[in-house]
Amino acid sequence: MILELDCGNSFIKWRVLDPIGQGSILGSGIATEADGLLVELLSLPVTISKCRLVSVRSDSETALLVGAIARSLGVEVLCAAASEKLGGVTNGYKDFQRLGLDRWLAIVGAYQLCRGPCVVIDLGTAVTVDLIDEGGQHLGGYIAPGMSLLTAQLRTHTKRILYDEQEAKAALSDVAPGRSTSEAVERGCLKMLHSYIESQIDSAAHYLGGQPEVFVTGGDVSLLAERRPVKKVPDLVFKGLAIACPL
Ligand SMILES: Nc1ncnc2c1ncn2[C@@H]1O[C@H](COP(=O)(O)OP(=O)(O)OP(=O)(O)O)[C@@H](O)[C@H]1O
Ligand SMILES: CC(C)(CO)[C@@H](O)C(=O)NCCC(=O)O
Ligand SMILES: [K+]
Repeated sequence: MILELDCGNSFIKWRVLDPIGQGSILGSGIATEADGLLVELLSLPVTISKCRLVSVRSDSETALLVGAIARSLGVEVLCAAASEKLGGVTNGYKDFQRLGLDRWLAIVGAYQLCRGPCVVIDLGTAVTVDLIDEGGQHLGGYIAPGMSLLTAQLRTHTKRILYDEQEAKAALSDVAPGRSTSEAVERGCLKMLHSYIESQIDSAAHYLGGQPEVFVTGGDVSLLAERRPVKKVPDLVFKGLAIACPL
């Protein structure tokens, strides 16, 4: 079985694939640190024989994680690396090594799906937006704070903005004017995110010409307002990872 890992700044997303047939998913999860991840992986009722990983964490943190997985599971861990071209896409950064690997793999995964002009939006710790033209040229992109960071900044830099996770979640059931602190903050940041995404999709149409396909991925994909047709692809990074690290 193949173990795939996507190590973001907040969470490690993982899944186990059966390489035979359609590559069905035998298990998946989200972990915050290596110890919890290994406990989960070791309790799986399957034998992992291969592993591929992408990380946007520091080199030292990534090396520790890779070492721990290799030792515990007794497998070689293949890591996605930066490249100038992959899967028909050309990296648009002046220094291609600087482009976040999660962004790169999501871009490559999206282009494989549409083979045409597209926008890739990843709603994670950060909200990233990347533009790819018809020929697979990555035009570059944008990095902005994600929903959790937006609200956390307000909480951190004020004295009287105080509420818990449960209140935060409840507040997001609507975008009507907030009648409590949690509603006011959560809905304010959500509306900011919605307007930002709308404006990014509009400007992408300008840069790419016509109507590009819009792909959305990341842990906060459920926060998206359904104002126009978009393709939600939760495993876009894993799709790119399979291209970067064929097994
Ligand atoms: N089961 C879950 N556990 C934790 N967070 C979740 C879960 N489902 C959705 N989320 C949301 O996903 C967000 C994190 O998204 P994601 O996992 O894509 O981030 P990340 O990969 O760590 O970030 P990045 O790659 O941008 O550094 C959190 O802000 C949280 O609101
Ligand atoms: C932007 C994030 C944090 C999104 O996960 C990641 O892709 C990253 O650390 N990128 C490096 C900086 C860049 O992409 O320009
Ligand atoms: K991510």
